[in-house]
Amino acid sequence: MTASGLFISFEGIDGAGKSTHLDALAAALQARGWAVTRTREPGGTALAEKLRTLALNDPMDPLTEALLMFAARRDHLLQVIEPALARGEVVLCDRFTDATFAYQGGGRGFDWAVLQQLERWVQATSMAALRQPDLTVLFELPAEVAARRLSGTRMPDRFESQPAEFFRRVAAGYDRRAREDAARFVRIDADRPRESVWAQLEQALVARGVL
Ligand SMILES: Nc1ncnc2c1ncn2[C@@H]1O[C@H](COP(=O)(O)OP(=O)(O)O)[C@@H](O)[C@H]1O
Ligand SMILES: Cc1cn([C@H]2C[C@H](O)[C@@H](COP(=O)(O)OP(=O)(O)O)O2)c(=O)[nH]c1=O
Repeated sequence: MTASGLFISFEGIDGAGKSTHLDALAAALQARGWAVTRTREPGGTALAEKLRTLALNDPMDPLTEALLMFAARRDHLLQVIEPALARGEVVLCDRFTDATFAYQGGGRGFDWAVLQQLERWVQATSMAALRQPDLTVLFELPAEVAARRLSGTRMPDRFESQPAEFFRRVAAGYDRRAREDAARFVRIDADRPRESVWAQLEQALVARGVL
Protein backbone atom coordinates (compact mmCIF):
# COMPACT_ATOMS: atom_id res chain seq x y z
CA MET A 1 0.00 0.00 0.00
CA THR A 2 1.07 3.59 -0.52
CA ALA A 3 1.92 5.60 2.61
CA SER A 4 -1.10 7.85 2.11
CA GLY A 5 -3.83 7.02 -0.40
CA LEU A 6 -4.76 3.80 -2.15
CA PHE A 7 -4.27 3.18 -5.87
CA ILE A 8 -6.59 0.58 -7.47
CA SER A 9 -6.62 -0.23 -11.19
CA PHE A 10 -9.26 -2.17 -13.16
CA GLU A 11 -8.13 -4.31 -16.08
CA GLY A 12 -9.56 -6.71 -18.63
CA ILE A 13 -10.46 -6.93 -22.31
CA ASP A 14 -13.01 -4.51 -23.80
CA GLY A 15 -16.53 -5.38 -22.61
CA ALA A 16 -15.36 -7.25 -19.49
CA GLY A 17 -17.46 -5.05 -17.14
CA LYS A 18 -14.77 -2.75 -15.72
CA SER A 19 -16.67 0.54 -16.04
CA THR A 20 -19.86 -0.98 -14.58
CA HIS A 21 -18.08 -2.21 -11.44
CA LEU A 22 -15.82 0.80 -11.11
CA ASP A 23 -18.94 2.94 -10.71
CA ALA A 24 -20.30 0.52 -8.07
CA LEU A 25 -17.01 0.44 -6.16
CA ALA A 26 -16.68 4.24 -6.21
CA ALA A 27 -20.16 4.51 -4.67
CA ALA A 28 -19.38 1.85 -2.03
CA LEU A 29 -16.12 3.56 -1.02
CA GLN A 30 -17.73 7.00 -0.86
CA ALA A 31 -20.50 5.57 1.33
CA ARG A 32 -17.75 4.49 3.75
CA GLY A 33 -16.32 8.02 3.85
CA TRP A 34 -13.42 7.69 1.39
CA ALA A 35 -12.60 10.55 -0.97
CA VAL A 36 -12.43 8.90 -4.40
CA THR A 37 -10.71 10.08 -7.59
CA ARG A 38 -12.19 8.14 -10.51
CA THR A 39 -10.09 8.31 -13.64
CA ARG A 40 -9.03 6.34 -16.74
CA GLU A 41 -6.23 5.54 -19.17
CA PRO A 42 -5.34 6.52 -21.73
CA GLY A 43 -6.68 9.88 -20.51
CA GLY A 44 -7.43 11.58 -17.22
CA THR A 45 -5.92 14.99 -18.11
CA ALA A 46 -6.60 17.43 -20.96
CA LEU A 47 -3.33 16.46 -22.68
CA ALA A 48 -3.76 12.72 -22.09
CA GLU A 49 -7.33 12.82 -23.45
CA LYS A 50 -5.96 14.36 -26.68
CA LEU A 51 -3.37 11.56 -26.88
CA ARG A 52 -6.19 9.03 -26.24
CA THR A 53 -8.14 10.36 -29.24
CA LEU A 54 -5.07 9.91 -31.44
CA ALA A 55 -4.20 6.45 -30.10
CA LEU A 56 -7.76 5.12 -30.44
CA ASN A 57 -8.42 6.50 -33.92
CA ASP A 58 -5.29 7.16 -36.01
CA PRO A 59 -3.34 4.34 -37.71
CA MET A 60 0.24 4.03 -36.30
CA ASP A 61 3.00 1.49 -35.71
CA PRO A 62 3.22 -0.44 -32.41
CA LEU A 63 6.14 1.62 -31.01
CA THR A 64 4.31 4.91 -31.66
CA GLU A 65 1.23 3.40 -30.01
CA ALA A 66 3.22 2.29 -26.94
CA LEU A 67 4.95 5.69 -26.64
CA LEU A 68 1.62 7.53 -26.82
CA MET A 69 0.22 5.32 -24.03
CA PHE A 70 3.24 6.03 -21.82
CA ALA A 71 3.28 9.77 -22.68
CA ALA A 72 -0.37 10.02 -21.64
CA ARG A 73 0.42 8.00 -18.49
CA ARG A 74 3.29 10.27 -17.47
CA ASP A 75 1.07 13.38 -17.62
CA HIS A 76 -1.76 11.56 -15.82
CA LEU A 77 0.55 10.35 -13.04
CA LEU A 78 2.04 13.79 -12.41
CA GLN A 79 -1.16 15.82 -12.74
CA VAL A 80 -3.79 13.54 -11.20
CA ILE A 81 -2.69 10.25 -9.61
CA GLU A 82 0.26 11.35 -7.45
CA PRO A 83 -1.52 14.49 -6.11
CA ALA A 84 -4.65 12.47 -5.24
CA LEU A 85 -2.60 9.80 -3.42
CA ALA A 86 -0.72 12.56 -1.56
CA ARG A 87 -4.11 13.92 -0.41
CA GLY A 88 -4.90 10.45 0.98
CA GLU A 89 -7.60 9.61 -1.56
CA VAL A 90 -8.51 6.33 -3.22
CA VAL A 91 -7.62 6.49 -6.92
CA LEU A 92 -9.81 4.18 -9.04
CA CYS A 93 -8.26 3.95 -12.48
CA ASP A 94 -9.97 2.29 -15.45
CA ARG A 95 -6.80 0.63 -16.90
CA PHE A 96 -3.14 1.40 -16.20
CA THR A 97 0.22 -0.05 -17.35
CA ASP A 98 -0.92 -3.68 -17.36
CA ALA A 99 -3.13 -2.67 -20.33
CA THR A 100 -0.02 -1.60 -22.27
CA PHE A 101 1.61 -4.98 -21.62
CA ALA A 102 -1.64 -6.76 -22.57
CA TYR A 103 -2.61 -4.72 -25.69
CA GLN A 104 0.71 -3.49 -27.09
CA GLY A 105 2.75 -6.46 -25.74
CA GLY A 106 0.25 -9.34 -26.03
CA GLY A 107 -2.16 -8.00 -28.68
CA ARG A 108 0.30 -6.27 -31.02
CA GLY A 109 3.29 -8.49 -30.17
CA PHE A 110 5.50 -5.53 -29.15
CA ASP A 111 8.73 -6.28 -27.21
CA TRP A 112 7.97 -7.00 -23.51
CA ALA A 113 11.45 -5.91 -22.34
CA VAL A 114 11.13 -2.50 -24.07
CA LEU A 115 7.78 -1.99 -22.33
CA GLN A 116 9.46 -2.82 -19.01
CA GLN A 117 12.09 -0.15 -19.72
CA LEU A 118 9.44 2.44 -20.56
CA GLU A 119 7.57 1.48 -17.40
CA ARG A 120 10.70 2.14 -15.31
CA TRP A 121 11.24 5.57 -16.92
CA VAL A 122 7.65 6.73 -16.73
CA GLN A 123 6.68 5.39 -13.29
CA ALA A 124 9.86 6.23 -11.36
CA THR A 125 9.02 8.23 -8.24
CA SER A 126 11.19 10.64 -6.26
CA MET A 127 11.90 7.72 -3.88
CA ALA A 128 13.55 5.81 -6.80
CA ALA A 129 10.72 3.27 -6.46
CA LEU A 130 8.32 2.29 -9.21
CA ARG A 131 4.76 3.61 -8.90
CA GLN A 132 2.36 0.70 -9.33
CA PRO A 133 -1.25 0.22 -8.26
CA ASP A 134 -1.57 -1.16 -4.73
CA LEU A 135 -4.22 -3.49 -6.11
CA THR A 136 -5.24 -4.50 -9.64
CA VAL A 137 -8.64 -6.08 -10.30
CA LEU A 138 -8.49 -8.25 -13.44
CA PHE A 139 -11.86 -9.10 -15.04
CA GLU A 140 -11.51 -12.35 -16.98
CA LEU A 141 -13.98 -13.76 -19.52
CA PRO A 142 -13.90 -15.35 -22.99
CA ALA A 143 -13.35 -12.88 -25.85
CA GLU A 144 -16.58 -14.02 -27.54
CA VAL A 145 -18.68 -13.18 -24.46
CA ALA A 146 -17.13 -9.70 -24.19
CA ALA A 147 -17.72 -9.07 -27.91
CA ARG A 148 -21.40 -10.12 -27.57
CA ARG A 149 -21.84 -7.69 -24.66
CA LEU A 150 -20.40 -4.81 -26.71
CA SER A 151 -22.17 -5.53 -30.00
CA GLY A 152 -24.50 -2.67 -30.84
CA THR A 153 -23.71 -0.64 -27.70
CA ARG A 154 -21.12 1.76 -29.20
CA MET A 155 -19.00 2.55 -32.27
CA PRO A 156 -15.91 0.30 -32.06
CA ASP A 157 -12.49 2.08 -31.90
CA ARG A 158 -9.16 0.76 -33.30
CA PHE A 159 -8.95 -1.80 -30.50
CA GLU A 160 -12.60 -2.81 -30.11
CA SER A 161 -12.80 -3.58 -33.84
CA GLN A 162 -10.05 -6.24 -33.58
CA PRO A 163 -10.96 -9.94 -34.06
CA ALA A 164 -11.41 -12.38 -31.15
CA GLU A 165 -7.89 -13.74 -31.76
CA PHE A 166 -6.42 -10.33 -30.87
CA PHE A 167 -8.31 -10.37 -27.54
CA ARG A 168 -7.10 -13.90 -26.79
CA ARG A 169 -3.52 -12.54 -27.11
CA VAL A 170 -4.48 -9.55 -24.93
CA ALA A 171 -5.86 -11.96 -22.30
CA ALA A 172 -2.61 -13.97 -22.46
CA GLY A 173 -0.69 -10.71 -21.88
CA TYR A 174 -2.81 -9.96 -18.80
CA ASP A 175 -2.27 -13.50 -17.55
CA ARG A 176 1.52 -13.09 -17.87
CA ARG A 177 1.46 -9.78 -15.96
CA ALA A 178 -0.76 -11.27 -13.26
CA ARG A 179 1.63 -14.21 -12.79
CA GLU A 180 4.67 -11.88 -12.72
CA ASP A 181 3.18 -9.83 -9.84
CA ALA A 182 0.62 -12.19 -8.29
CA ALA A 183 0.31 -10.40 -4.92
CA ARG A 184 -0.96 -7.22 -6.60
CA PHE A 185 -3.72 -8.93 -8.61
CA VAL A 186 -7.28 -9.95 -7.76
CA ARG A 187 -8.59 -12.17 -10.57
CA ILE A 188 -12.37 -12.08 -11.06
CA ASP A 189 -14.49 -14.50 -13.10
CA ALA A 190 -16.34 -11.85 -15.14
CA ASP A 191 -18.36 -14.40 -17.16
CA ARG A 192 -21.05 -14.34 -14.49
CA PRO A 193 -24.15 -12.20 -13.75
CA ARG A 194 -23.43 -8.69 -12.43
CA GLU A 195 -24.35 -9.60 -8.82
CA SER A 196 -21.87 -12.48 -8.81
CA VAL A 197 -19.09 -10.31 -10.26
CA TRP A 198 -19.78 -7.64 -7.64
CA ALA A 199 -19.81 -10.27 -4.86
CA GLN A 200 -16.34 -11.53 -5.91
CA LEU A 201 -15.01 -7.95 -6.01
CA GLU A 202 -16.55 -7.04 -2.65
CA GLN A 203 -15.20 -10.21 -1.00
CA ALA A 204 -11.65 -9.53 -2.27
CA LEU A 205 -11.72 -5.94 -1.03
CA VAL A 206 -13.13 -6.94 2.36
CA ALA A 207 -10.33 -9.52 2.66
CA ARG A 208 -7.77 -6.74 2.05
CA GLY A 209 -9.42 -4.36 4.51
CA VAL A 210 -10.45 -1.84 1.83
CA LEU A 211 -14.24 -2.33 2.31
N1 LIG B 1 -21.85 -9.32 -15.58
C1 LIG B 1 -22.41 -8.83 -16.69
N2 LIG B 1 -23.25 -9.57 -17.42
C2 LIG B 1 -23.80 -9.09 -18.57
N3 LIG B 1 -23.57 -7.85 -19.08
C3 LIG B 1 -22.73 -7.06 -18.39
C4 LIG B 1 -22.10 -7.49 -17.17
N4 LIG B 1 -21.31 -6.48 -16.72
C5 LIG B 1 -21.42 -5.47 -17.61
N5 LIG B 1 -22.29 -5.79 -18.61
C6 LIG B 1 -22.67 -4.99 -19.80
O1 LIG B 1 -21.64 -5.24 -20.76
C7 LIG B 1 -21.30 -4.05 -21.45
C8 LIG B 1 -19.80 -3.74 -21.22
O2 LIG B 1 -19.61 -3.40 -19.84
P1 LIG B 1 -18.57 -2.27 -19.40
O3 LIG B 1 -18.66 -2.12 -17.92
O4 LIG B 1 -18.75 -1.02 -20.24
O5 LIG B 1 -17.20 -2.99 -19.83
P2 LIG B 1 -15.72 -2.41 -19.98
O6 LIG B 1 -15.65 -1.11 -19.22
O7 LIG B 1 -14.86 -3.47 -19.37
O8 LIG B 1 -15.48 -2.25 -21.46
C9 LIG B 1 -22.23 -2.97 -20.92
O9 LIG B 1 -23.35 -2.87 -21.80
C10 LIG B 1 -22.67 -3.50 -19.56
O10 LIG B 1 -23.94 -3.03 -19.18
C1 LIG C 1 -4.38 2.11 -21.08
C2 LIG C 1 -4.33 1.42 -22.42
C3 LIG C 1 -5.49 1.19 -23.17
N1 LIG C 1 -5.41 0.57 -24.36
C4 LIG C 1 -6.65 0.37 -25.15
C5 LIG C 1 -7.61 -0.63 -24.57
C6 LIG C 1 -8.97 -0.13 -25.00
O1 LIG C 1 -9.36 -0.81 -26.18
C7 LIG C 1 -8.76 1.33 -25.33
C8 LIG C 1 -9.53 2.31 -24.47
O2 LIG C 1 -9.81 1.74 -23.25
P1 LIG C 1 -11.21 1.93 -22.49
O3 LIG C 1 -11.18 3.23 -21.79
O4 LIG C 1 -11.43 0.71 -21.68
O5 LIG C 1 -12.25 2.00 -23.67
P2 LIG C 1 -13.82 2.29 -23.55
O6 LIG C 1 -14.02 3.57 -22.80
O7 LIG C 1 -14.19 2.37 -25.00
O8 LIG C 1 -14.37 1.09 -22.81
O9 LIG C 1 -7.34 1.58 -25.20
C9 LIG C 1 -4.18 0.15 -24.89
O10 LIG C 1 -4.13 -0.42 -25.99
N2 LIG C 1 -3.05 0.36 -24.16
C10 LIG C 1 -3.06 0.99 -22.95
O11 LIG C 1 -1.99 1.17 -22.33
